[in-house]
Amino acid sequence: MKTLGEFIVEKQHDFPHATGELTALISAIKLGAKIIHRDINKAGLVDILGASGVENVQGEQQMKLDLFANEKLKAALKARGIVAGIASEEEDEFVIFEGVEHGKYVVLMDPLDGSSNIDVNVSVGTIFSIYHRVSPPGTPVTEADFMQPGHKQVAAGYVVYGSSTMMVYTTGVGVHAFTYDPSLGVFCLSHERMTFPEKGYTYSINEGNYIRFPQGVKKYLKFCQEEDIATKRPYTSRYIGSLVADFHRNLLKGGIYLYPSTASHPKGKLRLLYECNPMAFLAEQAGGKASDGKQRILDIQPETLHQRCPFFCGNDAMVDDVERFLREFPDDHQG
Ligand SMILES: O=P(O)(O)OC[C@H]1O[C@](O)(COP(=O)(O)O)[C@@H](O)[C@@H]1O
Ligand SMILES: [Mg+2]
Ligand SMILES: [Mg+2]
Repeated sequence: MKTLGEFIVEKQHDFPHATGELTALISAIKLGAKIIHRDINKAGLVDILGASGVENVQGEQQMKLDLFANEKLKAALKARGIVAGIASEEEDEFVIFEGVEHGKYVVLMDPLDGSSNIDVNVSVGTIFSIYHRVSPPGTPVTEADFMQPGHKQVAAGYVVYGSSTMMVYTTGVGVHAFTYDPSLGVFCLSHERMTFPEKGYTYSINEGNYIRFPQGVKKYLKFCQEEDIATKRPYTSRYIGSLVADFHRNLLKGGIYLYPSTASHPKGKLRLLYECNPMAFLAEQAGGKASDGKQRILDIQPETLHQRCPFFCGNDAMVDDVERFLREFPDDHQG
């Protein structure tokens, strides 16, 4: 089995950015993932379950494991000495890594995705997004370093903590997956150049929010549920409540993940910078598509660190269908 490190070195000439620094960056995420994996697997025994009693800047209850994962990943990234700063779902503002002003990279992350699943032993994940900084090395990072459109990403990926722990990432030359072997303490190549299956027949959405979905989304869901043998409808509905786990299933088996605007989240729930952009980079690299219903996610110019956007991601034909219904049945109110 080829380890993550061996794979990157072997493909060195392939990757436009996979310098030794990128190897170190991915390895830092790997280190953080190993620690999170270890503690998730004894969560029932150590005090990292449950809510922290603190809300993040977005008014969401921070789970103890959210904060634990955030601290471990921050430490692993800072220790590498090449990341000048990070932005995180769990940090109100971006974080300057003092003493690493020379670092060439910034990392944006969702340290623990799928928080509602933590206490019920259902898959959760870590999402990361890596950029070259735009401010001059040798100075503290600035907000501009984090406000780059998604198509500027150098690398992106996720770790899914499920029946096995897997890291899936791209540097712009395909999507590759590595499965963690705890007995050896290494991530080994398990899927090289992953792509979505030709067609998808699964849709993933929280239908509890149906009443306030945009008309086009409601029409698309009815389309998915109609009987039509030729197009293998009705499709299957699967929703884990963890973006990383739902995305990972769709990547392997085909499908679409939808988080449109809802009553509680008029602009959508998912955050552009550290959820939608990295997953969109992976989706496109795997032959899929990611849209906010109107435009390519990776083309959106960010305006604020924690901004949210509607998110439709998966097989390109399925995302095309949603966009078509949204065009044909525009909402009279702009949520
Ligand atoms: O519970 P809802 O509203 O369906 O939202 C579930 C979605 O929210 C998220 O949990 C948001 O991510 P966080 O858990 O990191 O906040 C996604 O992983 C998941 O797809
Ligand atoms: Mg998340
Ligand atoms: Mg999170």
